[in-house]
Amino acid sequence: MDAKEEIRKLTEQLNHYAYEYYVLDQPSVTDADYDQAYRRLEDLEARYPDYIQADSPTQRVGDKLDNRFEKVQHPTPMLSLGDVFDRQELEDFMASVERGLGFMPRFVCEMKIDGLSVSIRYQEGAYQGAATRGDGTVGEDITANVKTISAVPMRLREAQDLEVRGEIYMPKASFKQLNEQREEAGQATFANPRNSAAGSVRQLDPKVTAQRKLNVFLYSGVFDESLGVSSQSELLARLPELGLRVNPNYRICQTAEEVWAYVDEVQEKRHELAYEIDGIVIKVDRFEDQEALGYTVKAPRWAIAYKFPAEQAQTELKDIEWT
Ligand SMILES: NC(=O)c1c(N)nc(OC2CCCC2)nc1O[C@@H]1CCC[C@@H]1O
Repeated sequence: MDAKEEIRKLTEQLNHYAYEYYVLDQPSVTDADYDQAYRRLEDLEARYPDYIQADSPTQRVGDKLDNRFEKVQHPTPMLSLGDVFDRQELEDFMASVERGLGFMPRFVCEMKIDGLSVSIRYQEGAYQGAATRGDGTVGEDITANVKTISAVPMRLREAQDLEVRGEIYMPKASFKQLNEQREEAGQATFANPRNSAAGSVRQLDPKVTAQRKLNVFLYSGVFDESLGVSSQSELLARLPELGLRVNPNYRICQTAEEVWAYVDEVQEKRHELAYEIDGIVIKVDRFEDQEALGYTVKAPRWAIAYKFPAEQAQTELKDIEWT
């Protein structure tokens, strides 16, 4: 096999390993095997730079931006969510949906990831760029920084044109490690994983972002009927087929009791999760039911965020200002 062929095969193989690891959560090789193949690719690319592929995993970290992030217009606004804080309010939401539709629809419940919203665009399957939510209409271009997140594919498994949206987050373990490093270096530590994720994707230098071990869960998007989905639950099953990472802990719920069962289970296992969540998002499942309900000025009438009670912050003795 000549160098060009080997570079193409190694690129494809490494991207497939990343898909197994990040999207299927079922790696077929060890990290050592991955690293060995990655080093082999780096070595070949150094000797034959003309054969480097656009979606090579070695090409994810670009150069430092000079001054600031460009603004990006979201053709389809990135909505916010109404919040509810107790079971009565959540049942009121479900009752308002039933009144709006004339029947009680199927719902999908998802974990509410405590990160920052991102929009990622693909053209014929190739990564085009990424932007923050901003005010919902105008965000900041973070294309170079999102490119450093290994869970974000540079090429979809199908040549689709679509915009996909989700949450970039910093896993709890990465957050702990980062703050330990910063404390060691006498730097200010981050207050929580959400702030450190936001700070990490808004770095002008992608090399810094690349070191922050960020991850992503995708949950919505802008697409046409060629994607072949007609509900939120079908979308959440379809995105992984394209190579896009979805949080698997979602559940279809037909009644308020089923929603409570999910809320109780998630509240129970929240502390075991590798990432922070601050509630549950309950959405009407079928897109035609969502459209029938429509939107308020800034949020859908077909979705709500049920926020967990704020954790009683365990103020550590060292944090108490002794007067
Ligand atoms: N943080 C989340 O995990 C999450 C989610 N699982 N699902 C949605 O659905 C969107 C789609 C239409 C309106 C809200 N939004 C989420 O977070 C958003 C980001 C900005 C406002 C919400 O927090």
